[in-house]
Amino acid sequence: MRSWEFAKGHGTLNDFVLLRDRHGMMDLDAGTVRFLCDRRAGVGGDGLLRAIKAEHVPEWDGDPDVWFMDYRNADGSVAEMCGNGARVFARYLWEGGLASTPFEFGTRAGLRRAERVSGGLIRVSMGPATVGAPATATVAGVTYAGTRVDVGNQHLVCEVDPAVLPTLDLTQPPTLGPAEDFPASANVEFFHRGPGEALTMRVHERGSGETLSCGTGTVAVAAAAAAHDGAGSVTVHVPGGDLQVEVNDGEAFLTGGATIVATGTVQVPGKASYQLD
Ligand SMILES: N[C@@H](CCC[C@H](N)C(=O)O)C(=O)O
Repeated sequence: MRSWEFAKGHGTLNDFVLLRDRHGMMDLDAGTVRFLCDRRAGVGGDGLLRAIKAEHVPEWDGDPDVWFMDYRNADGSVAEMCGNGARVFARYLWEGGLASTPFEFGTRAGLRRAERVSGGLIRVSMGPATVGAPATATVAGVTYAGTRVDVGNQHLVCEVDPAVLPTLDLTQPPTLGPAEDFPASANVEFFHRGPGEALTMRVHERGSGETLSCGTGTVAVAAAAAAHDGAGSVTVHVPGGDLQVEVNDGEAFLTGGATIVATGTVQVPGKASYQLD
């Protein structure tokens, strides 16, 4: 018997496998993450969220009593932050009676806060969104001008013509330039302004490929737009739904839905049984 208990959830169709590992007992290597996120052989997800108490996370130097969101991409790589994942993580802890609202939790990008707001939505503090240097992304031989944005994880945001956005082939990672500015690659967002006051975005996520939504990506796009338009609140349309982003001096906030769709057990090759604790 090698069964692990898991949950499956999504935020605007950015989907995740969730594991609870209060005491940091899981042997969660990159191969196991790839297996669990595999849509045919495993459970399936764009990424994985492990809920672990921060005292068991060696790189965490904050409050040891908070829950820590240990995020992994579907290819097994570790990332600093996940905006959609943060809402799904909050929903998971709330449904398990493991957190109240609001509550603070650790991420590799720092301490974040999640709260229930009206309409069944969840609002998460995203830390600063820092707009950086110009850069480029090349897709199918066409190079697009963009701007780097740091949301705890790395993004390159390119504004494109509305007619171009649906035609982009994001089945392969865009080529980033200058290459030396992206030693750990980046998530790449393409967006246009509209409809109305909203923004519309597609994304190629580092470590996951094209996804139907990226929360940190919507914050990066809103921050890049705000650098021209001024700070404020904006709706960002993604293929998986709509998210609301507030960009203020020094702090961004992301609001949207999150759903836990399933719980179960999965047979993990080569691993001992693990039960939620
Ligand atoms: N889907 C996430 C971002 C996940 C991490 C990203 N792929 C990275 O490698 O930085 C989100 O909703 O923000």
